[in-house]
Amino acid sequence: DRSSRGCPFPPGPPRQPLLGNLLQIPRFRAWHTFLSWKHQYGGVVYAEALGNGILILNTMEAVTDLLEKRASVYSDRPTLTMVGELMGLDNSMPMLQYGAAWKQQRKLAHTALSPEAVKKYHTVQEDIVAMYVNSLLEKPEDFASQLRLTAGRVIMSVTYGLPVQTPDDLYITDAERTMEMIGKATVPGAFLTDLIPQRKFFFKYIPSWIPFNSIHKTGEDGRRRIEALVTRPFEHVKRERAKGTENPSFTADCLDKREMEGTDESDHHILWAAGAMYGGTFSFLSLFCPFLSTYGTILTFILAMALFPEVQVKIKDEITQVVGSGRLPSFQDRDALPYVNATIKEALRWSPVLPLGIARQTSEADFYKGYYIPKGTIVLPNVWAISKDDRSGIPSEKFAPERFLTSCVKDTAIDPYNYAFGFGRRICPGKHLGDNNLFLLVSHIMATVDISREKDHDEKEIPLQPSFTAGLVR
Ligand code: HEM
Repeated sequence: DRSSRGCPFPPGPPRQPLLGNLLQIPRFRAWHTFLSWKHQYGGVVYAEALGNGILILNTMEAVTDLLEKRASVYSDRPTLTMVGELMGLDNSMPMLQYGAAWKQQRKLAHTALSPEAVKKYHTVQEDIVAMYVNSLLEKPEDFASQLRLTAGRVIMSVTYGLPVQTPDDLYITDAERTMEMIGKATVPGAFLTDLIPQRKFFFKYIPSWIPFNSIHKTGEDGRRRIEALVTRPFEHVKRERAKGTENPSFTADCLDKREMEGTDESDHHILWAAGAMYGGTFSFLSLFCPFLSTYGTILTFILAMALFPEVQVKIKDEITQVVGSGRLPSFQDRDALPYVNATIKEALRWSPVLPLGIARQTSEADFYKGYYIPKGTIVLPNVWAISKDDRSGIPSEKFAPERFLTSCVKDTAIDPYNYAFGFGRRICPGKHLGDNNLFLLVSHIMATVDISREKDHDEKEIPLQPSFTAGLVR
């Protein structure tokens, strides 16, 4: 092949004709297979499915070299036929291609979600998390469903300034219903198949009169629901703003900025930039990010506390020493709580919520270390492999915040803030807000309740067998 200048593809498992490695890539928990490929083929692995290249980046070095240093080639997203094109979610930031529309939405998000800007949400976040710990005291058995609602409430208040109490929950349940519908519209677990462009051909061009094919209808229904979903709260902010009664929010900030600078930003951009945070919470591949990643990380933390009681004791000791027991921890205490901060890192590392990050696609052909990477290759940062990090000397299966503390180990583990929130130009714009959520949730939960395994009639602990979801969000 002339365009490859005679360079081979990066190493990878042997391919079958036509199918490539399709049958070797499991539908569920593909990251385990990819990790074993790392041991066999190295940091950069090339596979193929139905003629489409898939590049798996297993090390921090490869991720930095490609996704960060060569951002102009590695910042596109693959197109997802059903949720993207047919349902219209390709208007929303996480799925937009690297180009003018993405840049415009991204700029809005950067300004509105900068470390400085998110400070104005501290109080509302503290109120929402305080409501959560209150619900833990009243109905501990609802810890998971209430946590989901809590993560959703933060997003709703920040994006639209909707009041914390009840009416916004309606928007959350609405989003969840839509999410469920989209979940059903796509083949469960077959995310890699959905990434493979052949399906685009298959889905998009099957004429809708074929009786067993409801794809077009599902796509159309989805598009209508998603548009209604992101338009309703947006119109609400505009109405409140006209009356002068709006709460601070991402959407209000964007509208203010537009007015002040007299730019010609269309409603469409603002609506979808906000939609990436709210509407964007409910799709299939990339869009799980905003509230499911907070929810997933904290569920992981709760599980770890039940499995590793000795860590829990240390967190509680630190909080008692620094904060006392008369009030809840606040953002002002954060710097004085190194063990709590290390625990948050460990929750992001021990079982990453997005084990394969959010997929990218090459916009041009590239060469790396003498290997050829074709244009249109799907690129998966294997966060799962990167997080298996025992360079501190502590085995990576163990939940041990100590691995991040120079006072405890000689070589600290790689800082998960460098990989859990993504990379380069498409790094999570909600990182600071998300991190604030994690701090408040971890510190407030530890300040108020004890987490332990369930006990049987004889007060004996029932062994805990954790299970994880196997989709893209773990
Ligand atoms: C624990 C919390 C969170 C984690 C672990 C997380 C993780 C991630 C990751 C891994 C990506 C992919 C970046 C890449 O392609 O390299 C991402 C993208 C994104 N996240 Fe988050 N996220 C979190 C919270 C949030 C929050 C709270 C928001 C919104 C306020 C948010 C909004 C987004 C958006 C809009 C994108 C797409 C960016 C783009 O494609 O340009 N995330 N996130």
